[in-house]
Amino acid sequence: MPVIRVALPIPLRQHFDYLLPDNIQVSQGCRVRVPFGKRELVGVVWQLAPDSPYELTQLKPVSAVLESSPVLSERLRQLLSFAAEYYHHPLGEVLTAALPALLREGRALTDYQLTGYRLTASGEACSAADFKRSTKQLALWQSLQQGVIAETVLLAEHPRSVLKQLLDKGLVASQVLARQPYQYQGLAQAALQLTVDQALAVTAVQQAQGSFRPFLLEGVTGSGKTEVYLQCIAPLLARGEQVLLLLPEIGLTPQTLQRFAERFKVPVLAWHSNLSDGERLNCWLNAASGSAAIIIGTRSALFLPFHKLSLIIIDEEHDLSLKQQDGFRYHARDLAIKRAALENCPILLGSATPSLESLYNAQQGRFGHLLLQNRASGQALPAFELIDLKQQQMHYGLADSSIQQIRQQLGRGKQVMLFLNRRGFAPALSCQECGWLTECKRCSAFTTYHKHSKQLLCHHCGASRPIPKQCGNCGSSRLAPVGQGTEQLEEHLQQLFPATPVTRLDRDSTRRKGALGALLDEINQAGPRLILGTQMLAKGHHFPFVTLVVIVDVDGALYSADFRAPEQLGQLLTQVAGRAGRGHDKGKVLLQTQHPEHALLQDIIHNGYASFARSALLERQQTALPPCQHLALFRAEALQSELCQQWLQHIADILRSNPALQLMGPLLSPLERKAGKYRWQLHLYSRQRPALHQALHQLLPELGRWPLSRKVKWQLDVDALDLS
Ligand SMILES: Nc1ncnc2c1ncn2[C@@H]1O[C@H](COP(=O)(O)OP(=O)(O)OP(=O)(O)O)[C@@H](O)[C@H]1O
Ligand SMILES: [Zn+2]
Repeated sequence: MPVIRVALPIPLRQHFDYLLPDNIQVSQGCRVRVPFGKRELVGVVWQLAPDSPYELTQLKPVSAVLESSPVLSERLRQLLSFAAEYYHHPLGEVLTAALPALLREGRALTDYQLTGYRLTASGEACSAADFKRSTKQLALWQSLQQGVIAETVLLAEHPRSVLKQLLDKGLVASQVLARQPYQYQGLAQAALQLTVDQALAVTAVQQAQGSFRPFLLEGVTGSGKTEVYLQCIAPLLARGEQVLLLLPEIGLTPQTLQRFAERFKVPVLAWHSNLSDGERLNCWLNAASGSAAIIIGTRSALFLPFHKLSLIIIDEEHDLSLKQQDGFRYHARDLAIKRAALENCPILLGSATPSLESLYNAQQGRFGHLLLQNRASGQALPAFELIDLKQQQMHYGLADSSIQQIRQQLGRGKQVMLFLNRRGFAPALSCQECGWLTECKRCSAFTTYHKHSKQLLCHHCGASRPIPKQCGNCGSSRLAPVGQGTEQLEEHLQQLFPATPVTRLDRDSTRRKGALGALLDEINQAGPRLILGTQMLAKGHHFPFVTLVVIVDVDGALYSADFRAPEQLGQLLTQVAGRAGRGHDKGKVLLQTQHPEHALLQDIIHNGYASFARSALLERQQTALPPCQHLALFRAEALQSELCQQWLQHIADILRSNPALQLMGPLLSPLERKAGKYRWQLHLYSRQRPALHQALHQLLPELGRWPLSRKVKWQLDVDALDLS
């Protein structure tokens, strides 16, 4: 019996080989059911006749082969193998990220065929007079006169009960419909006349069609990057090709989907974590069959199968949410670049505030660099004004002069946006007598006071508890909120401007399904309005009526120890500011701070992000930090702090002699304790990526054998972004 190697969706770093009974045929990429301990698992055939380290007598036979043509194409298998190797992560978990749950469970693809309905011979023999007593049946019968109609289309217009009546009468029958590649039917809406910069960008991407080429599209806020995407896509659709657009956040998918669906008469599908398993598999099948033209999705959309993928676009490529922050910690941008290389197609990374990684790649000539330096509307970028809080009377966290300018804009019928990156009512409750603060019992952090939901909530571990009546230290009942969160600012704005509607946009106000859409609809109506929220506001939104943006408080971020903090703050300020003045009126940004002289603020305000980022990159070069060096990070967590330290020290002792690596640590993480566990890190830096990867490759099998490795929860994070 021949041997096959199977990738199983389990977190183990080893090969699983099985025997293939002689009478069964299978090809790579097909699913098989195999015995595993006392259970059965569904896996994917990864290799035929591997060089197996096991004796044949040790191997068990596969129980069943689930299909004859692969669910994972060779290219996708190459991508997943690459990802597992690059991130030093078990292939099984990579597979879990890439395969829809229903396929992992072993459901048959034939269960998810499309159903259509048609008239039977007796249905065709009917006449309108036969439906005298039911106008609904008549309507359905009339629709079906055109021929077969897909179930989803039919049920959008007719009740299921009526369909059932006609089925029962034998006038209608169901049939299986093949998923067909989509038919392009031209533009639904005319394209805009491109600016010169936009036209240059579109031409560059079009000229790269049919070959792998990454581009960085660095376009200031409101420069019309979306129009560039749309016009790069148009000629591909005319040829029946497919496009993948990756976004950092699920919240951005509905508006983007709408813009794309308004432009093209083709199926545009969304892919994100809020879809049901059935919807996900449907999207997966439509991508694979070519019946979806454009897929707009978050991270894991990059693993979708495509029939004819010919362009990948990543919007807001700088956004940290593109990197998965637990388990298989892949960066969607970086793996998408690999995917584009495998598909031999261009990839376009767009942002007003590119990551230093992408900027570095552009400077090194690895990416084409496309620039949009002006707003498409011709409007100037918003001007900044620093508000020195040391010299101002404050009311509810707002300076006098901010309040005045807000009032002025509201008086002109405009919208004002206030940015405060702290949800909840207040970051903590404090005792007025002894200064005690409410802390999370399991994290080294304060608990946020949420007034609406009447609880103290830890934003790190999610633990919640009721609001205490007394101080935990002295027993006093005089507890008061310290600091300000969005809930509180909302209350204060309602007091300051009682006649103006306030829309609050943060994780709490958008939790309910459909809530975000409803709030965005409010904002998109003209008329005076105060819009307030967290970084959710900063991401990619186009709010045409906002003329003034107030950045309420960023001082906490000015003095962070994380070497990426200045880059992230520069991006955030520029993105938030970029929501102002996108319509006809010029925009302005008020930046409230205790530190108006701070070099970063001065640089961003006077020179803009592009200049700031270039000097920040130079600094990274001089200090030998990423992206000019490569970083891999080991994290360890345990109830006992010493165990983490010992475990990481063990690694450090082994790697210290490697001349290609520089180590930092072991050190306690900035958030020292989370959910009851102590947290430590060890940073590995290297100028040579191959040397770093080789060291990790040698170390990992050994590490699995240490007894201590079972006592700590550890992770390896390649190209780590989150150092908290
Ligand atoms: N060539 C053009 N002529 C006129 N208007 C345009 C043109 N291109 C884009 N616009 C308009 O400019 C506005 C801003 O465009 P868009 O939202 O694509 O900006 P963006 O570059 O994605 O900005 P951000 O990075 O801030 O999200 C939109 O209303 C868009 O319709
Ligand atoms: Zn906590």
